[in-house]
Amino acid sequence: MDRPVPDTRPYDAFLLVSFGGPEKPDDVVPFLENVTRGRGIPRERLVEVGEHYFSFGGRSPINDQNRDLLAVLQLELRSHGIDLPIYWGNRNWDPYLTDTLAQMRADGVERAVCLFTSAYTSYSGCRQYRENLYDATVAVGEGAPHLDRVRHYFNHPGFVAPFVDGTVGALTQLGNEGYDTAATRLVFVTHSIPDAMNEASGRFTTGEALVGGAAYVREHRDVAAQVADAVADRTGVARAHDLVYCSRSGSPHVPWLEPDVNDHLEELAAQGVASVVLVPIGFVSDHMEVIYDLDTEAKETAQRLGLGFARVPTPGVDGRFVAAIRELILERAADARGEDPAQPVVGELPPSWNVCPVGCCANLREPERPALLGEDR
Ligand SMILES: CC1=C(CCC(=O)O)c2cc3nc(cc4[nH]c(cc5[nH]c(cc1n2)c(C)c5CCC(=O)O)c(CCC(=O)O)c4C)C(CCC(=O)O)=C3C
Ligand SMILES: [Fe+2]
Repeated sequence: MDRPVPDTRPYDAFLLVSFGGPEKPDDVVPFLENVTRGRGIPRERLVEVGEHYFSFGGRSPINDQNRDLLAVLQLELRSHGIDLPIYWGNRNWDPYLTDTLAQMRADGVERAVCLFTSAYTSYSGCRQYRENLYDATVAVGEGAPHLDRVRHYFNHPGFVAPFVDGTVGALTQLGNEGYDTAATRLVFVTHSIPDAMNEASGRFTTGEALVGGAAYVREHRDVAAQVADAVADRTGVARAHDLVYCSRSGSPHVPWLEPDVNDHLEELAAQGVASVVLVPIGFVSDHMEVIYDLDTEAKETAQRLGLGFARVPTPGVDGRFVAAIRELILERAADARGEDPAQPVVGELPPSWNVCPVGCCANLREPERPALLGEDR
């Protein structure tokens, strides 16, 4: 029996938009300069982060992870009869967004749907990508493809499910190592951001009023609670859980989201907790923040404290996440055609917007900087 071919109109291409990372030692410093241009990051922090990259041979895993994701997504789309060309561009390293958009124009792409490798609402995870897409579109000039984006997918079932399985697997591993896993603490981890960036996250204007805000923390709390509940159902044990942060940067005088994961492990050990599962819900793949800040630094902290430690994988190329990307593309296409597609979510929060509302996730340093993919485009 022939299956109906899924309708991707009005899109004629898919664009994966990511962060980018260095691929050899000589790339590290220019990459860090790209990332931190105009962001007020102290020099000592840059030297320290450079060392993280050098300790892994000057190569971040993020580009290879995106190459793998694109290869698997290509198969996923083709096996569902979807013949959409796929492209990839980064904010901070080759292939740069400008080059990718120029290639898309040369290939005759007129309207593409984007997905960012960042699941949550914040300046760093959303508007900053939108600003870079604006700049790239301007750099390409006349004939640059028109772009839309899929909604934030933090609460898409296909993003959350791999964390649930991974947490059950990590508990099994700790059990095999002899820990009493009924008492294991679930420690959900994401990237710290400045408190002010969190306050502005998902905050937007309607008429004269400023509404919303703190979406970054609210979304992570929702996902953490959802994963903890699903793990309780699967294992028959409800465990305490916390949301903590890694990769703090910036000036020490500026408040960022706390507690830091390492400080939190100290606190848990002092309370008599014997083992922890780290669940990196803030990240889409096992890139440098995960393999350095969690697998290297936080793991060392746990070992020093005598805590049993297991880290859950990120969604990466998990089949459910890849299927979720396909579903998000089709959902966004249906919405663009004026239909009213189902928008599956888990947890308490509703599906996020497809088009960012006016002013949302403000750039607190350069409030006037233009961005694509919003009502204020
Ligand atoms: C929320 C968030 C995400 C998740 C959303 C998303 O995925 O986009 C994320 C991802 C990533 N961050 C990454 C790398 C870096 N982030 C930095 C700096 C910063 N990140 C911030 C926030 C976030 N970052 C912030 C508020 C800063 C301070 C400077 C500023 O206000 O803009 C710096 C500079 C050094 C330092 O300051 O630490 C580096 C090198 C990589 C690549 C990893 C690899 O190479 O494998 C990835 C995926
Ligand atoms: Fe970052």
